This record gives sequence, structure tokens and C-alpha cells, in this order.
Amino acid sequence: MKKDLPPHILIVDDDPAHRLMLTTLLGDWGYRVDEADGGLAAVHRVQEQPLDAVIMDVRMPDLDGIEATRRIHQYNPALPVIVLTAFSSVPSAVEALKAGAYDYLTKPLDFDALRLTLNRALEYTQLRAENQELREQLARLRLPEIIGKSPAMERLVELLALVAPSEATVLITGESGTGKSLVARAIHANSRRSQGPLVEVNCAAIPENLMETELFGHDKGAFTGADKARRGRFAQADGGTIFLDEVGELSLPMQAKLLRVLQDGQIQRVGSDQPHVVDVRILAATNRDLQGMIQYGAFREDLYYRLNVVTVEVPPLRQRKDDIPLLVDHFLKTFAAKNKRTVRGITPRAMDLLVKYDWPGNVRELENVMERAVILLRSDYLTEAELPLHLQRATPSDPSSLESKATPEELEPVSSMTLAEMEKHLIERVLEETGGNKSEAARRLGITRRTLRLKLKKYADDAPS
Ligand SMILES: Nc1ncnc2c1ncn2[C@@H]1O[C@H](COP(=O)(O)OP(=O)(O)OP(=O)(O)O)[C@@H](O)[C@H]1O
Repeated sequence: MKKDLPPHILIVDDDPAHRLMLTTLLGDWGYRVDEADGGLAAVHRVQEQPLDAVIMDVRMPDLDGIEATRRIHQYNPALPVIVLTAFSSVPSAVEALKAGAYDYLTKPLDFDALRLTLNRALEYTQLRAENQELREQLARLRLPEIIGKSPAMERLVELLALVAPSEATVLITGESGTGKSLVARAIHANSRRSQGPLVEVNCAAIPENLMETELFGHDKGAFTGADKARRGRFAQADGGTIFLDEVGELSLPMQAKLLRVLQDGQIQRVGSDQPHVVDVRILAATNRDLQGMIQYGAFREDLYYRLNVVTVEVPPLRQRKDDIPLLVDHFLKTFAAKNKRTVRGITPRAMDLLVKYDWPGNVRELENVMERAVILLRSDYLTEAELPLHLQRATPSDPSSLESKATPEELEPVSSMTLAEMEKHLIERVLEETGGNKSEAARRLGITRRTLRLKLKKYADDAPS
């Protein structure tokens, strides 16, 4: 159907008076109408011009309506043909449907029924066209790395098919380890910028005082030690995509600078008063609740709306457990190859435990568990013995309670520990739970990532070599 133009309908009837009546009626309903005075003329018309529907009489001298419908359907099966049969002629109605008609109506015509049937037929054409377009886009999608066939993942892939080719800024949300970075890479790979660079920036990993030069670059002499000019990440991404991971970690002053880039498409190097135009598509990801952060003034609302033109929400693994066996299989193969091990499979009991567990650290945690298991393998089959203890004891209903994962004997007696030891113990346990994901562990412990990093560094320094 041509966008912006009313649907184009062909009326086929050898009776001029009947044709005129239908032409006038459909014209009044707002359609564009064309006429053919017989079956042969109708078949020619269908081959010559794009049409949205055909209304076809049955009894015509040159080529009857059934045969004309059959030929039209062969030529273009997506074009709906509505056949008008005589009231008493049930066999011709059946014949018409067999020939590929969309529907039939009996004469004398009920105009309301005609209008309804026509509307349905046109909606059907439109839906078919949209589905076809979506199917083609999906087929063209390059998603080699994203494993998952659950309904939630299929919906995600459908959304990616729509979003990737557009130029829209996309905010990718979801818990840690769900695959937000993978999604960002898939969007870039399936966009018109795929031949251009994809520059990934982890906003949590760059110290606050270096962030501006990192993103926007600096001029020579901009500050002590700046003996050369340096291009920032935005300039590196020119013609491509920048992916701002953990965007919720940006300080408020940096948020203001980022907002300016989104508004004017210009960046300003540190030490320069010349703005530079950059052609960059922005993708951002966060596991934080940005709307909550807006409430307490930690995230700018205007920036949120600029980033959030389209939101892609990556569901947590516990909401798509159907994907666990596929992911397990994928990681088994990957880590067996990486570690040069032969793995023939996994025991049903081990798979059952993997499926039952709630995966607070999501796919990253599963990936780590699988790598560890492959390294610990004692035979060609992965068994529950290679799975971490807390997972062997996992109960799906109680994912976050520490006690649910360890028996009293397994917990060290608290009274014998110093406060520092207890802290270390807790940090290690939460890290294990989150599959080594520091951002998530810090969030659960209620400390910043930096504090967590410092503590881990201290433990490493204190450890006997
Ligand atoms: N659907 C998937 N198929 C295959 N591997 C996946 C899938 N989802 C995630 N992974 C893998 O899990 C790990 C974590 O994914 P990723 O880094 O994309 O998560 P994230 O949501 O960006 O995490 P964070 O919020 O901590 O940055 C990666 O190694 C990734 O390859």
C-alpha cells in the first residue's frame, strides 16, 4: 500500500451500471477506484499497476471471475480479491475460495458487509507487508553471538531489527551481565554505520578527572603534561557509533557536557574554544535505575530523555530460563575448545541445577560457572560435582539470601573473625554470587565500585605471595 495515498481498488464487472454504482460508493468511502469490464482486462490491470484490493463479479463473458481470480492469485498471491457471487450459488463461492479469493459476498450486495470485508482485506495486506518487511530485516540481522530462543529474546531481537537501522539514540537497560554490551554491538553491526568504528567507553572505569579529555580529547598545552594534542573517543567514533556503558556513573558536570553533544552534535576539546562537529550515533547502557536517580538529583532528566529515544530492555536470565540449556551448550563448546578439553555433554542432574538456579549475575555468572566447570572436569561429562557449592544447593525461590546457599558448617563461625575478616568474607561471597561482577557486587554491598576496587587491591596486596 502506498503510504499517504488512499488504497487503490479495482472493480471488475461487465455490467456498466453495476460498475458505476460500486465506483461511486467506493469513491464516497474515500478509496481510489479503477474499473475493468471483464476478467481478462482485470488480469492485465493487476500486471500493469500496483493495486491494494480487487472486487470481482463472477459471471462475465470473456473470462469468468473464478478463473480471473485464479490467474490474479498466481500472479500476486498477496493481493486480496473479493468475489461477488449470486445469492444461491454456493458452489461458485467455494470455487472462488479455492481459486485463492480472500473472501466472497453474495448479491444483492449488503454495503456494510462490503465495507467491513474490504477494510479487513486491506488491513491484511498491510499486516502482510509489515510482517514481510520485519522477516526480511530479521533475516538480514547479524547476531552471531546472541544466543537465545526464548520468547523474551525473540521479542528483543525483533526490536533490534527495527531499531538498528535507524539513527536513534538507544538506551539499553538491564541487570549486570544480561548482555547489554552484546546488544550494543549487534545494533552497531546492523546499522548503516557498521562499516564505521564502534567505540566502547566504560564510564565507570575512567577516573572522574580524566573523563572529559577521554571523551572529547585535548589540545596541545591544554594542561601541564599535555605535550601533544589528543583525539577523544567521540572523535574516534566519527562516522560510527559510540557506546557509553554504565552511563549512570557519569558525574553531573560530565552529564551536562554530554547533553550538549546530543543537542548540537558538536564537541569541544579541553583547552580549545573551537567546537568540532562530529557525526556519531550514541548508544548508552545502564544497570542503574536512572529514573530513581533523577528523583534524588543524581541524573539529569533532560539527558535521560535525550538518551532514551528508544529503550531496549534486556531481560534477566531468570526470566528466560528456556535459554539456559542453549547457553550452557554454547559455553561448554567455547570453553572446551579454549581449554583443549573433550566434553561430550552434561548430566541431567547438573543441567537441572543450572536451570533451577536464579542467576543474580545473569549470563556473565553462567559463563564464569561454565568456564570453571570445564577446567575442573574429571570425565568427559560435566556433572554437579564441577558446579560451585552454592549452586548445588540453590533453591529457585530464594536467590539472594546468603544462608540459603551455605549450610551452617560451611559458614565460618562469625565469633572467631575480626570485623575486617568478616568484611572480606562477605565481599568474597557477594562477588562469587554475582559471578565476579564488581558493579553489581558494589551495588549489593552498598559501596561504590571504587571502594570495592580499593578493598580488593588491599586483599591482593596483603595476600601471602
Ligand atoms: N545472549 C547471550 N548469548 C551469548 N553470550 C552472552 C549473552 N548475553 C551475555 N553473554 C555473555 O555474557 C557476558 C556478559 O555480557 P555483557 O558484558 O554484554 O553484559 P552487560 O549487561 O553489558 O554487563 P554490565 O552491566 O556488567 O556491563 C559476556 O561475556 C557476553 O558475551
